[in-house]
Amino acid sequence: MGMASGISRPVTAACINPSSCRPRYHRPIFSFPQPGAGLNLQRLFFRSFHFRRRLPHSLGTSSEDPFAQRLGGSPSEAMSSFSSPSPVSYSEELAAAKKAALLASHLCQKVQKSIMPSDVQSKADKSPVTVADYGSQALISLVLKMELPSLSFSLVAEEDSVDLRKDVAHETLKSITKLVNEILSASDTYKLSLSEEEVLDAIDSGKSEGGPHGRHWVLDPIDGTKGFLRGDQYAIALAMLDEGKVVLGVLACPNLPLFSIRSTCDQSFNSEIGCIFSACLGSGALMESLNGSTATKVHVSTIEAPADASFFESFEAAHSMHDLSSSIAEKLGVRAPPVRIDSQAKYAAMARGDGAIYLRFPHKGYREKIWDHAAGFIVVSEAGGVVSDAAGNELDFSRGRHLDLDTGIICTNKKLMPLLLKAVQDSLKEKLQSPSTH
Ligand SMILES: Nc1ncnc2c1ncn2[C@@H]1O[C@H](COP(=O)(O)O)[C@@H](OP(=O)(O)O)[C@H]1O
Ligand SMILES: [Mg+2]
Repeated sequence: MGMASGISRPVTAACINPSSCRPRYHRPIFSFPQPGAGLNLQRLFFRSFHFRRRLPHSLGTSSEDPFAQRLGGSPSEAMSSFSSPSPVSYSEELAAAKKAALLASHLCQKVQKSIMPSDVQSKADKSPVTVADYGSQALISLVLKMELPSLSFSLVAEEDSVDLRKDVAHETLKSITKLVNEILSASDTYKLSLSEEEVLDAIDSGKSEGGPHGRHWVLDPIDGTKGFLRGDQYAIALAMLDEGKVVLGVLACPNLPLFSIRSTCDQSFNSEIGCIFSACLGSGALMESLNGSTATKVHVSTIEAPADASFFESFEAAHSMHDLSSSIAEKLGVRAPPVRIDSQAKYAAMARGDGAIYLRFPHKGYREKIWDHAAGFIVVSEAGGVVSDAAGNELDFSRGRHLDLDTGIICTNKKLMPLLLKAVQDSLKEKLQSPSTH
């Protein structure tokens, strides 16, 4: 058909894979937080018994304060103009989330560099899980608790420790514990060493059911484990829900080039890899390099003509129906081949305009998990994009660990969304009517 048969073959991880384009680890892409930037256990003990006063939003820095920006004045001017309650600030939570995701990125990079068959297991649903998935989850849960001590901590995360508690997994548990402790001790910030039992407990603090009330962290410690194992794209995806809404998100993408992923092979052969995207409700989306460059604001593509658009989809055909995406692309008149990469790195690349459309259509029966979309959702939304289900409804993250959808997820800019929705509806109708689906 037009698009698929068309212009060129899909752009896949084989092209985008940093290992195939350039030396993958050509320079250190991580810098640890400065000593003293975090907490030691003594401080943690102190802080856990002293509730911190939450700063009103308008006391944040003016550059990241939409409240002040809207008024065109300084934060204090903004404060004095309003006597109504200030919007809630999530700046401390966002800073903690970034710290946690950075440390987890470092752990994942270390594992990906020299992964061994013994580092990989198969879960009950046959999907792979590695020591890095477990280590990343343990580390993030621990750092969030240390940075934000409070009486309530709720984490909805992908992994649990059931398989690790079996006798046969003891060597694996030892490796994970060693990894986590190595990262912690190299950080200069968290001077502690965990026992195996503490690592298991940290992993298991991700069992929350989430829901419409209160605050819940949402974590995919490695999104795109299959990509991670191939040496391709993956992401550490961390978000926070407040009263059922995603209010902040961080996407660390250790293999994503700092420049457009689509130009990696052509122009930016030596471009640095490793980005971290972050977003807070109402404050826009930012990108910085994992080695700590200045943050820059990102925006989704402003393309209005579908013919000029390109689209992202899963690398794995088992995760999304490539035939359906290509039918949608053909209806829209998209000429570029699909860009197939793993993980929420797709949302990250969308957020900075590397492509204009992201299509995800799981096969029948698959239930989407909130950790596969929460961070990507807020990063793209704050970058000016729209994420919806295939009927145009907003995603609802308040219903527990799953998103209740039965079609798919689509994402683009505001201008293209009506056209995209129409093409999606038409293609889905055709698919339903096609003899092969009966
Ligand atoms: N049959 C399926 N259909 C759709 N998504 C699936 C799937 N099996 C696994 N996934 C999810 O797809 C995620 C990867 O997304 P992508 O295809 O965009 O790379 C996986 O995340 P994990 O790697 O964290 O398990 C997993 O949650
Ligand atoms: Mg995962």
